[in-house]
Amino acid sequence: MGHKRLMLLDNTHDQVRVPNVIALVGLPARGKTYISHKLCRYLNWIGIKTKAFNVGEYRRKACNLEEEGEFEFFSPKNTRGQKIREECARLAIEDMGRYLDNKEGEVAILDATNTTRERRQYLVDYCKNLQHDPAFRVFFVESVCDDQMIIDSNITEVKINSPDYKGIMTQEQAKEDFLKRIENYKLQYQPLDEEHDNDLSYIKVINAGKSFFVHNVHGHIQSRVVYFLMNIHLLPRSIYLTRHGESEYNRIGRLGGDSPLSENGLKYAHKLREYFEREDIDDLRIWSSQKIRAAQTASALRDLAAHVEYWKVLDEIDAGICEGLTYEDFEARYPKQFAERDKDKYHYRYPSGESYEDLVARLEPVIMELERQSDVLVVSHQAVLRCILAYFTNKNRDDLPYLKVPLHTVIKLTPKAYSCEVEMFKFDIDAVNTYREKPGAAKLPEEPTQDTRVVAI
Ligand SMILES: O=P(O)(O)OC[C@H]1O[C@@](CO)(OP(=O)(O)O)[C@@H](O)[C@@H]1O
Repeated sequence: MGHKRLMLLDNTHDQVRVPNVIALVGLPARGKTYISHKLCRYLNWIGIKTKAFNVGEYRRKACNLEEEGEFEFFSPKNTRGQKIREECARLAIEDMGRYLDNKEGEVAILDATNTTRERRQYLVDYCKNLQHDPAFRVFFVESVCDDQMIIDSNITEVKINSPDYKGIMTQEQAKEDFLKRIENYKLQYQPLDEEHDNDLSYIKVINAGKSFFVHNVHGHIQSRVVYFLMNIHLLPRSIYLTRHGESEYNRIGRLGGDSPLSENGLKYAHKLREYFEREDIDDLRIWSSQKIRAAQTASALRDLAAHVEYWKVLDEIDAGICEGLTYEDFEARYPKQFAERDKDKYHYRYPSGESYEDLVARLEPVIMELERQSDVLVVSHQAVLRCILAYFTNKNRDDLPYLKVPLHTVIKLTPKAYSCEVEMFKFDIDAVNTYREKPGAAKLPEEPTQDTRVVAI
């Protein structure tokens, strides 16, 4: 009976999952791809399977701009160019429709200019005509920007290095050409407005988040998207992640607990302070877990920071009945549980404790707060920092619980336009290795991304 009830609940849950389309709107160089990448990463991380469809990529596959003559191609008078662009948008929309229709994912992001009402209506009608049950929800995210500084930095940071230009013309020529492209789009641009688009659901993000206009929001996903977009910013900053120094429990291989730092751990706290003295950050915030080992590490830096906060939400994964055991004890006492964890570490929940999946849910407010802030140092633990690192480096659920976050290492994350720069500063202070390889799997690299810079200090 209990089993049946659960099945029923599952089915009901399945049925109410509404596929969502998020369509970007805006002139070129308004950060649409930036928004699309960030949203995609965020939604996947919180467990909502999402894929972005970039119409520019379809267009690049369909034709070579160098041969077409770039400026002519985007002119509204160029019928061939117009036709190719319409065709590419249609293909992307169809792929997106199939993706949602086949339940490959819950959210599809259409990364295109969608600057005309006709194009937006085409998308809305296409979604309606699929007659999917429940119907797709369409949400437009328009990025409006008249701040020339933001537009210029977008053009220099990403556009002139795009495959449209790289190796084809000089940076100056590329910039000039791109500005002409924007002018061409302006000739046809019809921004979303209340008069014409009253029935649509949308948010207008004005000047990279200085202000917003939100209209007709429906459902859980749209409201999460709105909340996320209202918290992100473009200002340059870095996020520093470190585990506490080596603890007494680490030395003897025990999980969890609340032991103080070992002698090596204390040395690390001291060296960490010197590192941050050299970084000389004006308004550094330190967020530490409430575990003794983390608080001891963070307190060595107390007077260097503008704020030090001790957050329970940053405490290590709760290993439930396995708290205080070594991996060997765990395997000997609960062999079935141990094997289950190896089989699916992300979803495995310690009895009376937590799973990595639980941890991601617990850390979502931390991610949101990190998005809002400038420079922050997070002093936490192996499992917690894996979740945070996976968010910034876009890692999937299989890799997340095996990311390498060694002791006595600072991981410096600097968000860039479409990615995140990762630097690992490995301190020359002995520490035990708390990493347990995934049995039978290929060894993961030491670094979270291919272009991680590793520095020994
Ligand atoms: O998920 P696994 O790989 O077991 O790693 C998490 C474990 O790492 C440990 C060390 O073994 O973290 P930490 O020392 O950073 O507090 C344990 O407390 C925790 O249970």
